[in-house]
Amino acid sequence: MRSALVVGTGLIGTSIALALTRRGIDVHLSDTDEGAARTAASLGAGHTGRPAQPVDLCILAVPPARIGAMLAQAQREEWSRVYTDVGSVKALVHTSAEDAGADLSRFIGGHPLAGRERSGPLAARWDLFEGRPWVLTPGATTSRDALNQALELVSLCGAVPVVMDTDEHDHAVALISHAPHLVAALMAARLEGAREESVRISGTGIRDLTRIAGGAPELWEDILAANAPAIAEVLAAYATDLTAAVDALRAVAGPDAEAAKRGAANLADLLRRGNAGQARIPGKHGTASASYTAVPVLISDRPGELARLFAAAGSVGVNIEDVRIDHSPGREAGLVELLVDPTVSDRLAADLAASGWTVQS
Ligand SMILES: NC(=O)C1=CN([C@@H]2O[C@H](COP(=O)(O)OP(=O)(O)OC[C@H]3O[C@@H](n4cnc5c(N)ncnc54)[C@H](O)[C@@H]3O)[C@@H](O)[C@H]2O)C=CC1
Ligand SMILES: O=C(O)C(=O)Cc1ccc(O)cc1
Repeated sequence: MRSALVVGTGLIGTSIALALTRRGIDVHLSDTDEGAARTAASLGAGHTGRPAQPVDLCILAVPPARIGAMLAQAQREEWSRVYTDVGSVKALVHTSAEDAGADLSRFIGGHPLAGRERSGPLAARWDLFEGRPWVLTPGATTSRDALNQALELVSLCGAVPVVMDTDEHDHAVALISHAPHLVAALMAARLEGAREESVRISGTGIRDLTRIAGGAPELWEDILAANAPAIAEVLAAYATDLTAAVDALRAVAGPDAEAAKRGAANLADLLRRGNAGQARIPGKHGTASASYTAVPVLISDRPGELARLFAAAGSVGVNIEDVRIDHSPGREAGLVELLVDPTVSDRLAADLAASGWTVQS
């Protein structure tokens, strides 16, 4: 790939454009909001305006409901040789593109499973897709050229390609992204009218669970509407479990000793299933997060402290696989969890403590 056109220079489009530009691709940027395209260009993501000649690959990074019609228009005006998109739903993109009269042989659906709860070019990062899955949904007529260009795009962004069909994709993301987004919104919505005294003592648990609820409502309305039946199915299963949990809690607090025992057993079973499901979520580069051990270190909030900690771990030959950081507002210190291979965690903790770091047990 030598040239690309990114249409929609928000979070995802600009992140892709930054990754491609770093790898020497000539990237054109286009957005109905000219300010967004100019901002992306000023970040070094490419240059604004449509190309005079068709590019090798055009990436449609606009909200899902717009993609089908935009593909048909782009093909009529020959913006590119082949096309892909990044929409969070796939069946709707394929059917709306077909309805709009697009040539599906020159298109392959795509969806990088990486993102943030912020929108717009200023939230973009060139390494957003590093090590993340990137689903491709080739159809019956997808050309080899379209597939190859998309595979090259995924590789240039440092992501890992996963081929799926559109329905399989939409059911999977209902379970791992869309229904969780709604539940995060439900939990966060409960805080809107809550007493300040209650919200003030919130810890990292509720913050972790509700982080994605900060996403742009307009985009999420679009995503939820486009994958509604699959999301409703997952929510209905949650509802069954929730009802069972409510019954169990009431029984535990009730006067019937036998019912209380059954309720406690049901709650224990739900918690165990939760552990088992959580352990299946892949961490960095697709490995199970549970396979790392966390070494918790308290650091002061001074600039450069984190870099000093990483250097200290590096100097004793330990590879940091992942990192979690908790900065408590109003506190001078933050807790950093270094996730490392379990066989080196004790040695790392001892070496860091010996060189003056506060390692928590
Ligand atoms: N936000 C996330 O974490 C992720 C989003 N996606 C998908 O990526 C796509 C873009 O989402 P974000 O970058 O988050 O949104 P965003 O809101 O940051 O950017 C979207 C951009 O598209 C532009 N746009 C809208 N209609 C347009 C049109 N007709 N022509 C040209 N530009 C147009 C907007 O002005 C905006 O700059 C969506 O399809 C979304 O489903 C995929 C993975 C993660
Ligand atoms: O913020 C996060 O961690 C996300 O996982 C965001 C996200 C949002 C939408 C997608 O289609 C894919 C990923």
